Amino acid sequence: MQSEIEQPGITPAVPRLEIRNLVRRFQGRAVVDNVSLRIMPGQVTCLLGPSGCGKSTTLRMIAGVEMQDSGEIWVDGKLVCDTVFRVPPERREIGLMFQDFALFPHLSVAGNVAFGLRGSKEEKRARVAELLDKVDLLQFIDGYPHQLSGGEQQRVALARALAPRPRIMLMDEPFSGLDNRLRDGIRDETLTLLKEEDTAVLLVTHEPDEAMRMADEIALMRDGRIVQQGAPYNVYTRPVDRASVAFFSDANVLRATVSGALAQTLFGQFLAPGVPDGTDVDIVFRPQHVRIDFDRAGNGPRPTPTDGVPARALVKRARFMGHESLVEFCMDFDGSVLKATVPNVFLPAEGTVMWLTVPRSRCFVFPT
Ligand SMILES: Nc1ncnc2c1ncn2[C@@H]1O[C@H](COP(=O)(O)OP(=O)(O)OP(=O)(O)O)[C@@H](O)[C@H]1O
Repeated sequence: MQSEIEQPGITPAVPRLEIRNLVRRFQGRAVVDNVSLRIMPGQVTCLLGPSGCGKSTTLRMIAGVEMQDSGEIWVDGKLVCDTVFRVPPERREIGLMFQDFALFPHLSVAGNVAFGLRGSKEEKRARVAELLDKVDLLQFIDGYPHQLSGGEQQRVALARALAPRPRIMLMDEPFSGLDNRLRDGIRDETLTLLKEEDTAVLLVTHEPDEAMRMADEIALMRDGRIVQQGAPYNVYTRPVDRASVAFFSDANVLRATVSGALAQTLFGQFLAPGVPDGTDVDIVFRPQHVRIDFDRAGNGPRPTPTDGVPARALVKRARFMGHESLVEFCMDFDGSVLKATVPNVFLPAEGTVMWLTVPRSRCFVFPT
């Protein structure tokens, strides 16, 4: 068991859910490969990654419906499952919410929410009313699922999952069946409710926006492994590799070869400390960080150590995207195409000469 450093007067925080080195193989392939996570009460962690990277399999092992090949699952400091010992799913006090949640059509809204509850009739009714009030559906307590909209049904499903006060809530793409208009509101309501109930939440999603909106912590998963974990801001601003940048947004990439710890590009030199001579690197930056300047009598802005050297470009195409404009540039230097986004409306004509710079603080240098 992992040791906690104990100090007098300080009780070490015990995670509500901890998974250690979980591995699951199918036909010899590790689809979950040594995954570890710790989630505190009231914390929302998003397991974020592309389709097929092993997110649902991880969730299914925690729920107890899939058995790991190795690794351990702990809840509130107690072992729930390793390869020898196993608490059955129904005794794990874990709530589940999936995309294809199904309410029982023959049960009333109250009957659905009370389904997993124990206790006297009065106690059950009180808990059902408390939760329906929280999801703003108390007026439908005696209604039936078919009388509710998709969003309302989703909120009943949430109330049902939370009714037995699960210590942990596992959610697998729970909002993907809803239309965009409903989704944001339900996400926010769900988050408020989960926080009020002090539940530890593991939410699986392949949508970066959803993870950024919901998560206290993001665990970025790829090919069965967690490649990066941390607060959304840190995961977004300090990506570990090119694919991690590209997972969250469009990315521009310059390829260069390192010489004397420097990579020479059309935007001047980039520092590549510790990278051996002759190594190819990708210099990656997001379109919103490209700085655009107008041509001033054949010149761009002066080079600076923080912004590097400006590069001349011609506008290839500009499109209005709603809250921003996307401009594609054809670079004079080598004909490569770079993308820049600008808030609001910026639609220069095709062929307009402009100068681009990329602030060094916004660029990531990754050996290929
Ligand atoms: N029972 C199984 N037998 C064989 N392969 C499986 C089984 N379950 C999952 N896999 C494979 O394991 C990999 C991970 O699947 P998983 O459902 O965990 O991914 P995911 O990240 O949740 O994807 P999605 O977002 O598409 O649901 C996939 O390649 C899948 O085909």
